[in-house]
Amino acid sequence: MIRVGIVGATGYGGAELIRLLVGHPHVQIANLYSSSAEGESLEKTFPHVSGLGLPKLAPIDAQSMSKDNDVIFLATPAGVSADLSPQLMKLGGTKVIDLSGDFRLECADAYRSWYKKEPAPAEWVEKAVYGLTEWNYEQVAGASLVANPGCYPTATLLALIPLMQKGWVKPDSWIVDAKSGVSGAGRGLSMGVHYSEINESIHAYKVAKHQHTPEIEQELAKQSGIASLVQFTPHLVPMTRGILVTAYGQLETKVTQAQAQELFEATYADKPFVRVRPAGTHPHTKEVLGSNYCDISVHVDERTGRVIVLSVIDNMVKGAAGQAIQNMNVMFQFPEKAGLPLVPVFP
Ligand SMILES: NC(=O)C1=CN([C@@H]2O[C@H](COP(=O)(O)OP(=O)(O)OC[C@H]3O[C@@H](n4cnc5c(N)ncnc54)[C@H](OP(=O)(O)O)[C@@H]3O)[C@@H](O)[C@H]2O)C=CC1
Ligand SMILES: CC(=O)N[C@@H](CCC(=O)OP(=O)(O)O)C(=O)O
Repeated sequence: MIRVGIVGATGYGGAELIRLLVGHPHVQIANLYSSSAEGESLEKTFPHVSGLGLPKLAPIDAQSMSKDNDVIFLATPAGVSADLSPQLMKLGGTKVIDLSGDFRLECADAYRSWYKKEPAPAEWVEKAVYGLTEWNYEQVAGASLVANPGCYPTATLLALIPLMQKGWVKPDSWIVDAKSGVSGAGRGLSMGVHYSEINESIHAYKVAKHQHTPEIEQELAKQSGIASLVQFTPHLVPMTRGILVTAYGQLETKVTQAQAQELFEATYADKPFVRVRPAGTHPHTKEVLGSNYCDISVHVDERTGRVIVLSVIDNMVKGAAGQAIQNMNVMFQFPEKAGLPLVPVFP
């Protein structure tokens, strides 16, 4: 059994980590940390975790954290990990999996410009491994610091990488239309997540300005060797969980539906959490709810010469806590599926 610590346990990502880790056969939730509720029981914030015997919320202190845990998940807002993770790394003794965007972007100026914050020290950004498990398995296995991918990039990259590796799509043609449930915005209250303003309504946000755009472009270029330009537009939809990505690319060469289908099926045949759906089908967010799956279907439109890829995830699981646990499993040589539910909640 390894000892796990969670920072940001009073938030949605932290709560989801607890939900999944309580049933994990190889871990013990040893410590929960809070910057605002130290000494309290988490049940006060989240009655749904009552009776699990969880530790009380402890103060954030790098010295003791590095001694008391084998791995620490940071489910904290951007900027926190940039400061805390280098301290933990220098002290040694624990691995870190960061759910925020602090170690995802390799270019410091890109981080400054998209996140409007000061980046983490370059030496630690260089050492961090981007935890898209399906594509970086070996690097994750040897990592001490993992940058868990953003929710939209997870759904987008799993859909786009196979096609870009083949060079089948014009790299400046990608249009990624994405829709997310409201839990993606975290637990904090703001006008943007006010029930009476988002219910029975849908809207785009951060058009041409979303911080996941450079993350998608960076990782697509690294995996395919081709620099792509991605037009990414996120939308908020009135549901709690789920992301649907609809990605459109202009085909560079003639590709048939059968070839595209075969490509995706072959690429993900041995990946336990990517399910390629049969041709002509349309995955629903509800079909991955509560699970670590990314379900994908690929459609070639011979009339327009475009390929359309549909990709769904649960933003809290494959988009955050589930993928973080998948990464932990790989880092500690546990079975990749350990502790991760294999049947979604349906209906
Ligand atoms: N929700 C989602 O679907 C996804 C979220 N993410 C990322 O994961 C991270 C966590 O997101 P989420 O759980 O949704 O956010 P929440 O807002 O729900 O929770 C964040 C938690 O961070 C803690 N926190 C806030 N400020 C500080 C601070 N200065 N120092 C230490 N801890 C702090 C708070 O806990 P306390 O007050 O107890 O310290 C808070 O509960 C974010 O970076 C987010 O962008 C990534 C992918 C998907
Ligand atoms: C619906 C919603 O608001 N979603 C969030 C996803 C945040 C996130 O995952 O943030 P980082 O990956 O940058 O840490 C957003 O669009 O900002």
